[in-house]
Amino acid sequence: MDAILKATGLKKYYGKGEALVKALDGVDLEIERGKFTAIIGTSGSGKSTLLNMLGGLDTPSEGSIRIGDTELAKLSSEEATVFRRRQIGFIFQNYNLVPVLSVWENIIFPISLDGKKPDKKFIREIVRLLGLEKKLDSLPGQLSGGQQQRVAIARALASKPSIILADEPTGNLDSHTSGDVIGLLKMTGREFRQTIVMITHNPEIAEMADRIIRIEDGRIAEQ
Ligand SMILES: Nc1ncnc2c1ncn2[C@@H]1O[C@H](COP(=O)(O)OP(=O)(O)OP(=O)(O)O)[C@@H](O)[C@H]1O
Repeated sequence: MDAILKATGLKKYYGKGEALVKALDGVDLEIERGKFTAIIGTSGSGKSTLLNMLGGLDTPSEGSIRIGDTELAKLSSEEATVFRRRQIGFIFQNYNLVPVLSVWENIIFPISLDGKKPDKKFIREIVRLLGLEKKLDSLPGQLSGGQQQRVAIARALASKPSIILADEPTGNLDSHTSGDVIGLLKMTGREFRQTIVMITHNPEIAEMADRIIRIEDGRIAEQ
């Protein structure tokens, strides 16, 4: 397998003594380049903890994570920030758009933070695929939930990251819109050869992935 992401012996413990929570308790995982993986599991099973570790948003208590040729633990916090911004696109349940910026400004925001020039031709193609052409001057508050999530997807794709990590991207959407949004995510992921790892509670949405991983009590129960 051509693994773009490899986690070995991943553990994350919170608290101490009687309050100890083993959010992740020994996860070994390889994610194949270019594939769409869904992570499912009951509430509190450790899905978000795992995704946050994989994206370098949090550090494991034990174990290692390699993305491409980069060992995350070897990066300083500044290097990790730059690495995340360039290599990973994040999509969250609450969209996390900046309310005072237009749709276009939101989409190019992470690229501007990086002091880079956006590839306007590439971003226009993303905008077209996601059906956002007529909304570029709108503010997020003027859009529906599904439209806001499509903006968040465009933003995640815009910097051409190798990996997209999505935590419950359809958590606030109705089932029809959820299917549409994930269909678009899958299509754009394939178009731009990106690897997608998505957490979902929705079995129908999980079925749209190439592979499903189930987490139970901080461990991988099934794949
Ligand atoms: N910062 C923290 N401090 C203490 N415990 C935490 C912290 N973050 C998560 N936990 C605990 O770790 C466990 C796993 O949480 P996590 O958020 O990863 O679960 P999840 O599977 O994503 O749940 P959900 O589907 O409800 O979002 C839970 O028992 C949670 O209470």
